[in-house]
Amino acid sequence: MSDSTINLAQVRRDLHAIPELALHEVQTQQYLKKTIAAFASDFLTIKEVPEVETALLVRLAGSNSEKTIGYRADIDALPIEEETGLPFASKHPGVMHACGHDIHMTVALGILAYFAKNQPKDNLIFIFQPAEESEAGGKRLYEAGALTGDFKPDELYALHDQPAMPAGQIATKKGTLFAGTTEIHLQIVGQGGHAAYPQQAKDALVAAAAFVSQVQTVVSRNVDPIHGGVVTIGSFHAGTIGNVIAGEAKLAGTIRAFTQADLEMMQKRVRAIADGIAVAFGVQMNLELIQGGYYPVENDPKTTAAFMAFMEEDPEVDFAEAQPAMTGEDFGFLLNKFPGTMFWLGVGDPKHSLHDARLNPDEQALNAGVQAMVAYFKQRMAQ
Ligand SMILES: CC(=O)N[C@@H](CCC[C@H](N)C(=O)O)C(=O)O
Repeated sequence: MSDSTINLAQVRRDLHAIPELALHEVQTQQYLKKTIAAFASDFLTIKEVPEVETALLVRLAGSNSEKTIGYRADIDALPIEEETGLPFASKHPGVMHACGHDIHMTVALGILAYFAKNQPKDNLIFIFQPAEESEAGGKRLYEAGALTGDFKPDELYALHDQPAMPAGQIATKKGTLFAGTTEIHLQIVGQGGHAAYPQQAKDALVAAAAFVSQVQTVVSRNVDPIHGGVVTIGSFHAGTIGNVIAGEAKLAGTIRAFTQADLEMMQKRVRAIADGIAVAFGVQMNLELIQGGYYPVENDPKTTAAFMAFMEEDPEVDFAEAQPAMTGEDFGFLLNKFPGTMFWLGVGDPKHSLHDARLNPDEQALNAGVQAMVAYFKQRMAQ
């Protein structure tokens, strides 16, 4: 059914080779612009957003529109050195599409290519959004007023690839799909000194170690076990050599929960623990907790019921009901503003999780994702 005019695997490989970090997606945006311009459709318009320079919005005017359907793809990559050894591996040292946003962009381009040739009944907008991994690109776009007027979606969709699922399988659920998250950034300032004279120093490394241990109690002692939650400290830097007491430590991490109320309670507990460490160790705790736009991803009941009913019934689609996941997504912010549905697309690499330097998605998922969404949008527009 899809007469996509693009070679999906080639597009994905081109994008995979040029990963860029949040808000620096310059080459990626150029590539997207060039590809979309080649669709040469007279009902297609492209919009750039001065406040979010690397974003790209595309609108296909419907032939007999009653509504505007939005589809969002995130475009940024992660600060990870790729270890796949693939011939089209990242050309950018230390940066990799290890979260599969190359897959997300390619599926979006595939859907766009189809409807650029086959005018949709309703308006379709495509949001190529920077900065999903950090810097809250979705919130930035919304606050810049980019999703207003002709670019205001009545309903909005997005996918995230999932290596643990078979390539091409689609999964989602009603209600909360992903957690809300909050980034932890902590600088601990103590007083360095000679390892032999700890009494003259304020050891930032020991204070940092105590902080890491104590925040483990937030999930084990403060969160209702039935609700679940995560506090992970993923980065810890302190000291230079074994016989010098560290005067400074820098930590980064993430807090996650399925409800905003739990997330805010956990933020308070992390702050309280930091305050306690400051007193106990005589150090300065410069703690920043940044939620940005990473609200829990709450799927809308109506669009999700329609989406699930379609995917369950379409014999071409391998559909499964999803469990909630502790991954975060700034699509949660956009779903707080517009009704819509986020779903997983399986990319069949069960040995490697998202954010693994060896992640190697199965490209068969590309066509399956495009086909399923083209079919769904066609049916949704007929209603
Ligand atoms: C799907 C995925 O992996 N998303 C990221 C989103 C990052 C949120 C934020 N920067 C944080 O770390 O809290 C994730 O790590 O889940």
